[in-house]
Amino acid sequence: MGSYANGSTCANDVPPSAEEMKDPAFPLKTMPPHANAWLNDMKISSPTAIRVNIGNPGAFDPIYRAWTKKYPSALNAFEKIVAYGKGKKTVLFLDYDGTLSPIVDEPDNAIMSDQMREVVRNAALHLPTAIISGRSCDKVFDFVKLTELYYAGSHGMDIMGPVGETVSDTDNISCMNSSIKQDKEVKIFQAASEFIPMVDEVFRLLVEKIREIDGAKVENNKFCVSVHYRNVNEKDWPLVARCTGDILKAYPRLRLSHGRKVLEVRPVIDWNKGKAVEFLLDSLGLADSGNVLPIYIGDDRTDEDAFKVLREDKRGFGILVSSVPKESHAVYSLVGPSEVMDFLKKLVKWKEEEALK
Ligand SMILES: O=P(O)(O)OC[C@H]1O[C@H](O[C@H]2O[C@H](CO)[C@@H](O)[C@H](O)[C@H]2O)[C@H](O)[C@@H](O)[C@@H]1O
Repeated sequence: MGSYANGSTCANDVPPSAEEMKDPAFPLKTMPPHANAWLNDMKISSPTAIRVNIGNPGAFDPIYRAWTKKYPSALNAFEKIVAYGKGKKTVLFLDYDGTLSPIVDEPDNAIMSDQMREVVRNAALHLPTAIISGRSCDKVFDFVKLTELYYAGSHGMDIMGPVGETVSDTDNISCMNSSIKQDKEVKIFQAASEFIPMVDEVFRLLVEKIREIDGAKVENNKFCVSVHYRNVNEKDWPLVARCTGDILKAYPRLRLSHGRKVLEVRPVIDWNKGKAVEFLLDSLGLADSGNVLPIYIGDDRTDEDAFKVLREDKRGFGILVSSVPKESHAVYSLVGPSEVMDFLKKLVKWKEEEALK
């Protein structure tokens, strides 16, 4: 066991010399190559916020304004979006953190406002609606508390639907059609049940290892584990990467992806939010892209898999929620959750007007 410049005790193959430890860049220099790459990604996924005037995004910042030429505001392009959806069944996929609730320092406090809940409930009355989150199904259900929706937790690896809804089985997946959660939701799919004990074990090891890094937090999302570094001093980010890497070395069947100031440990399986979107569309009999318009709204790198599926097949539209310019597979953009709410309200109003015609 070696120790780091700040006194943390993450495992290290060769004990550092006293001279090495004096170097402020010491933790970074001693990181294995993959952990260095992660650190780079940690920095890339944490861009400095640009001041955006909500209500008139881009008013302050010319770079943001230029970016919205490539990813136009879904509010400004609303007529174009619904013109494309005319006569089609619209299906709504919503990410949770940063999309329906604002990003906050403490993950357990990412509460959804009652107003947003009402808007999402209303949307679900008019269109099939699913929430696709990195959180566990149970956790996201506890925040959202709506029984009218589909929930795909753990990045789509755990899918629940409203009671009374039927979905068809598909190949190579394990479907669990009759496990009722709180008499309200039914488990319809789990992509990687055999990983649960392993993920649990890694969660416990990470909690133990990360506890010495001030501000770091580990969250168990059932099929994945989130290692949060939002509240960690940037000088200690290399330690977070290193400690996580040290543990993952012994688990080749787990891999890492990046979110907003979070490292996501997940099974090495060919499953992601994009696959979950395809699964739900197929299962609900809505895979015919000629008659269906799927819209996916999300803010994170893990949402890109879903944006990609919709863009590649010209099936529908991805809408990226971001107040900073980012490259994306989405087609449109919204600045933050309050614009998401405005967009959903408009969508419901449009559906109501359509129904009267
Ligand atoms: O797919 P999502 O629903 O967006 O979930 C992705 C991760 O979201 C949560 O973390 C993020 O939001 C937190 C609360 O605002 C914030 O503190 C954190 O920095 C963000 O990364 C959640 O806690 C993670 O488990 C999810 O994987």
